[in-house]
Amino acid sequence: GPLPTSNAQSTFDYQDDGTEAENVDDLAFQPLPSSTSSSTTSSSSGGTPDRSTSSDSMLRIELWSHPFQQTAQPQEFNIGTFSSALFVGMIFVLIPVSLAVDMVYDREMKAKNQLRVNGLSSSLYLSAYFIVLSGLMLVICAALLGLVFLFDIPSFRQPPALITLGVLVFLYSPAGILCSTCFSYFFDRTDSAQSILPNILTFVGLIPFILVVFLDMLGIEVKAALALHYVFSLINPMYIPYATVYFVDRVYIACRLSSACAELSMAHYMTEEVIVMACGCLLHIPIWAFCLRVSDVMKSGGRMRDLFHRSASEEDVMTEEQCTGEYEDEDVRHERSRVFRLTSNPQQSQQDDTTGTQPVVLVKSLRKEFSQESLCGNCCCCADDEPPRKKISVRSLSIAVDAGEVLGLLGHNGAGKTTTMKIMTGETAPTRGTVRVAGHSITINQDDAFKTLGYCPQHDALWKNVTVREHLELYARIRGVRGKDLNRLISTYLTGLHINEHANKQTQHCSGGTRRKLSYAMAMVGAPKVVLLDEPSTGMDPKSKRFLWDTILASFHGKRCAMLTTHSMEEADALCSRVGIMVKGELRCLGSTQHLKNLYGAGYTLEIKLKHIENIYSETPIESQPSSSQEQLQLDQSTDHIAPVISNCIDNRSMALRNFVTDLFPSATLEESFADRLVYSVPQQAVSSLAECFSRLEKAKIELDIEEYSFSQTTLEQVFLKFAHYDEETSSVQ
Ligand SMILES: Nc1ncnc2c1ncn2[C@@H]1O[C@H](COP(=O)(O)OP(=O)(O)OP(=O)(O)O)[C@@H](O)[C@H]1O
Repeated sequence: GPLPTSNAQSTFDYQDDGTEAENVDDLAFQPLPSSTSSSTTSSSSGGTPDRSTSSDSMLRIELWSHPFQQTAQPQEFNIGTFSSALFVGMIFVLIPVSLAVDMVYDREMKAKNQLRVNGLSSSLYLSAYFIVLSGLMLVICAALLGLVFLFDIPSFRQPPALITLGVLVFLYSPAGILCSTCFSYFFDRTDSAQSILPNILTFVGLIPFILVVFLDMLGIEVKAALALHYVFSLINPMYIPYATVYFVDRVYIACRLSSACAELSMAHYMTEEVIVMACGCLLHIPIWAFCLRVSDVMKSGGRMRDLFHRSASEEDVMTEEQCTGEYEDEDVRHERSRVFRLTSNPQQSQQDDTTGTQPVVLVKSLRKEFSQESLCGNCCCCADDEPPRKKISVRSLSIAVDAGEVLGLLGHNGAGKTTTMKIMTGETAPTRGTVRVAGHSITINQDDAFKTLGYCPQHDALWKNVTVREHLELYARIRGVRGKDLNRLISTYLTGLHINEHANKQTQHCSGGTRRKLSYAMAMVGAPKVVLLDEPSTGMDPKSKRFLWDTILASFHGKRCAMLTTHSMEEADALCSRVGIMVKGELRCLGSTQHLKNLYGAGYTLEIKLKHIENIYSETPIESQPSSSQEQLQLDQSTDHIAPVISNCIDNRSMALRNFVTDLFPSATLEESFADRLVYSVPQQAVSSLAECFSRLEKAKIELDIEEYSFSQTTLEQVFLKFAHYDEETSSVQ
């Protein structure tokens, strides 16, 4: 029969005729060596109770209220049990914690988000992690139990004790993993998680355990101890490893000290405490799995209600008029109207739309504000009386990307390009607005939206101890590439990007350029429908950049499309069918590069550089140059006097040049004048014949001492710089 537990303060009633009352179990106990109870105990040998009788009609037998009270050396027993529970329990607490820290690393280097955006759903990621960690933990725990067995610890020598311990550890493992993983969501950096999390969770389990043991040892507070044991077992998984060792050990000690049982069976270990712990473990699994899901959603910027109302409608965005930007141009306004039309009545507007197809990406009234805290890094950097400051990173961005299109987002540092991409990839929650990818909302239907997405982030999200090839294999497999295609595809990217020789290197040993190439290949492999490329060519050599451009140009046809941010105007000019320039979070202009050049460029740019006076001087015949130091000295003295003359000469040459340009292009405006260099912008209509322009410039080159000149169409860079100037102007106004 089961051993009565100390906490239960088990009492058994015997009839004076020696027959046991109805509620008496078949027990096997010796008389207690010392007891607070005055009652007589029954003794037994071989597991049969020796039922004592007394003169009382009802003999109250208090078997043992606590082992502490049964031994001549109580401290020895308690310290032994307590310390073994402490150390073994601590190990069992630390195993899941150290495994869970890995997830912080995944979040810190954005690998988790990268996997999610590239099609691996959060639940699949968490389930895979949970299975792997639980498997690992079980192996480690099995090894530990083996060690316990090998060390021949008396209380765990018996198979029933080991089995009970094993079963409880087996049940605790998933609960421990889930709980530690949940706590790991408080950390964003692996270092802090590694140093703080084990301490927190050790104490979270240890403090309740000490409390229970303390009350338990007192003997008089056993009911309170049992009650607390119930509570902690049911709410705190980290308490269970300590309690497991303690209560399993105690069964043995109780048996040995009281000499109550010759051999312990499984039934002896089925004490109330053990059963509560087993139930607690089973209860913790769904509870902590739910907490983990909530933590994950909240950490990725989601909302609690998204977890429950999957079919909820998207948050209402502002009206079209409310979203109008302060400085936006006609094209941006037109694009906004198109987005609002497409979202309010998709079928009708699809027919009306010039492209005739539904855009693959629809961004509607996207806005992102960062709070004061995130700007300051702490909440104490601003005075109390100051109103809360907000940084608006993206202002009511509405944009549609059609199939077959590569849309470029340009802007100076801090313009809001990366924030836009981060919202689109679910890394940051929008303050307002909606994003739809391939018809799926990224807030409501995120998993479906991300199945169509490939993302090359600005900062490489790579595991340092995984090889280049393994990264590519993983992402290709996530996108459903199998068999021979897998190797062929990987080889194409490795060869094209010239990283074949690094294929089997861990990424921690790769150069920045190689890692960048790998990030790009990871976004493209498996041909996702929509690819977001955040400055993909940064750090690449020209040859690899060429491959990148070629693959982009070849890839986005038919139903596929891409969004690209870059600081290279050359790249935007070469790859993008449309370009939008963002300034301070606001989309200022949108259109094809030629359209923007026509609209914002000055038509042509004339850049002229005059010869230096010294160069003219050095071109004078050799016989007229000074031959001796005496002559040089005389010349130096004479140049002092002729300095004003030279300055006069420069002014005259410059004036002559300006007159020439005004004569050639009357409507030209001088943009820059520095030393001998003049830059003019020439309106398109001022040029009637390019041939005539060039012939007159060639003539002037000789007559006006022009060293070199260039006459070119306005570049995208010049358009971009124009917007940068606007930015400076608005900053100074603000
Ligand atoms: N987590 C954050 N907390 C506070 N402000 C932020 C945060 N992330 C971005 N910002 C601010 O939002 C603005 C836009 O940043 P973003 O990274 O989107 O610019 P960007 O156009 O991508 O610049 P770059 O070309 O340098 O990558 C910046 O002023 C930045 O300081």
